[in-house]
Amino acid sequence: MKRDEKSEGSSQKLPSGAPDVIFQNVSCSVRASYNVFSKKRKTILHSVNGEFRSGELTAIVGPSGSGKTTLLHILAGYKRSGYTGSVHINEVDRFSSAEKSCYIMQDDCLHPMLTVREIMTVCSQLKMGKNLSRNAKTVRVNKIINAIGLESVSDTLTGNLSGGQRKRLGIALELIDNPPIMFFDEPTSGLDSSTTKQCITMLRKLARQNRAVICTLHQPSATVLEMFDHLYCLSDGRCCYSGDPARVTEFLKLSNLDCPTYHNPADFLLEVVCGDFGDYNSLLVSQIDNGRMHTWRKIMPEWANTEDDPLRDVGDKLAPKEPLLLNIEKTLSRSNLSPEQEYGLSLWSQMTILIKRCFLCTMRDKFHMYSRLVMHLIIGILIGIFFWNMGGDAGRVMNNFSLMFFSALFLAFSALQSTVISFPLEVPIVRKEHFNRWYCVSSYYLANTVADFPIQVCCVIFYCLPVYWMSGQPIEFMRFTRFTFICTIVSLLAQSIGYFVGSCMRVMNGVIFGPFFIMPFVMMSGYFLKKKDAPDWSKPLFNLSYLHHGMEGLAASIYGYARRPLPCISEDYCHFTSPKKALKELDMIGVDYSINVLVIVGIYLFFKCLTYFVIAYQLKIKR
Ligand SMILES: Nc1ncnc2c1ncn2[C@@H]1O[C@H](COP(=O)(O)OP(=O)(O)OP(=O)(O)O)[C@@H](O)[C@H]1O
Repeated sequence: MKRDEKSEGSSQKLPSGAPDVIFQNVSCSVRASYNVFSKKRKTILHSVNGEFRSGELTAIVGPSGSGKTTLLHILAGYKRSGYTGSVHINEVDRFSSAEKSCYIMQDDCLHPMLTVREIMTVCSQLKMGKNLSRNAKTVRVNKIINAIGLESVSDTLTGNLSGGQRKRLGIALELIDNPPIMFFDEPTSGLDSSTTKQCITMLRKLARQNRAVICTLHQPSATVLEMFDHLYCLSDGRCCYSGDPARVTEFLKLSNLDCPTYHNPADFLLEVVCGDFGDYNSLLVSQIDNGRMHTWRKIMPEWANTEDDPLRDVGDKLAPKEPLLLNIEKTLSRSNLSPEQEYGLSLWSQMTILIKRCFLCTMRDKFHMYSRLVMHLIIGILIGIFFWNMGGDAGRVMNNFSLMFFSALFLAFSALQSTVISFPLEVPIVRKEHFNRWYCVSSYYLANTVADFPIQVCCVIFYCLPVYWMSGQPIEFMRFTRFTFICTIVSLLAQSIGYFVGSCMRVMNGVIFGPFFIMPFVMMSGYFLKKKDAPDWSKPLFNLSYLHHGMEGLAASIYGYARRPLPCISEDYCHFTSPKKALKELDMIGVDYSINVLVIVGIYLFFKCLTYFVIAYQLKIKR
């Protein structure tokens, strides 16, 4: 159904091509109880309807828990399942529409280690891809930075920006590809009244450039409210008002509700829907036909798409002086991409940009990077001191096995725990960027894997160098390389398990469950309990223990490859002068180093793939 046929009260036409968001009979319910035996469901939205038009600034208001965020998530496409009803953009289903929208969440989700200009540049490279030349992208980034009033902080790290600047940066990032529909979840939360006005002024200007700008708001002041073109009020999952903010009082009067003079109409409306004056909700819902009625809508005046907006100076005192010069330019907008063409760049190009960004963030976060390296070096030196010169002594063979076991365990544990803690912190940023079509999951995942690889390898080398040399292992390049290689793949495997755990659960649960992925494998490492002595049923499990293969690989590197008999230095009699005998003691005679490597790499790839699917599921489906 076309807007003009539907709208009873508004007859003006917006320029063609500008998208409207139209939703009908949207209902959403969730499980009311997490008791496994209870099938009770709670309805958050009850068949709500509405029309959010381009060129208009819409505020979704309502008491806490009324369903504002849920509705916004559904309209923005952030919630893809678990609701019924239809959401159309210009008569095309929301998910089939070529009109791209963006969703700016309440939490800014910015990489704290990038400057405003850097993050804008990365975003423009990812979003605009080959649509623009390098110079044109720089011009566009500068234009948006100036227009949004961030030029004075363009070289400041985003982690050091004020709340208002962070909000503006969040908007600036999404403006790069000029989305025709913009959703904001509480864009003014945490801002003072003057910054709130600046922010709403900016959103109003964006709307005036033929965008549909829709935001949820908490208790807007009367001044802020009059800057909106459309007020959509929800109460208990139903629409209680949809229309011109200036006509709220008139609307409520129909139900004999008189807004006291000098009272903020929005406050009065919220007080009414909260039941402060009795139960008027059903009456209001039927009066507005649960959002279907458009007679209360504002008739957009002639100045609506010009610079003559009488409210354009409200909040401008501290706001950007220049008007936003971001009119919809079809050639620069991604609206002309087909729905299948989700991204502006190929996977490979996205990956290259993301790897550079990851490197930059890692290099900037010097404390984190150096602490990882120094921690491995210090532990390596400490172990070297404790196991000083034991590697070449036949009387200290069992101690040397302890050193190998400790090395594998330490490297696995440190890689796993640091990832379990750090990865979940990155997920909200990735979720926001992926949702707003900066990049696909695969390019992020591959870039993340590649970017952290050199640091992790350096950490292992920083550990292995002092340990190997100080503990007196044979100074042979081949043995050192094999020893370090096994240590590296064990730590990379543990890191990949860390990503898996971090992607599945919150930090706190990850810290609890993390050791679960190490300790059973410790038992099956062959160090405490030899495989030959283990119960028959458990023997196949030893083949799956990466620590068992790690131990075998380390033992083979040190005592395998026809190592000469060991001198007996610290004892009068040494049982293990023959390296073969030493290997036999741990049931590791005849182990094949390459099999160990293959198994560890296989388990590593298994966890990498598993994590990819979990992340893809989390980002795409479980919203
Ligand atoms: N996944 C969920 N499981 C259970 N209840 C949910 C879920 N999502 C939302 N709810 C419930 O649905 C109701 C509406 O939530 P929503 O976040 O949409 O409200 P809101 O109007 O945005 O509230 P606020 O203004 O406080 O942010 C709340 O009562 C909330 O507890």
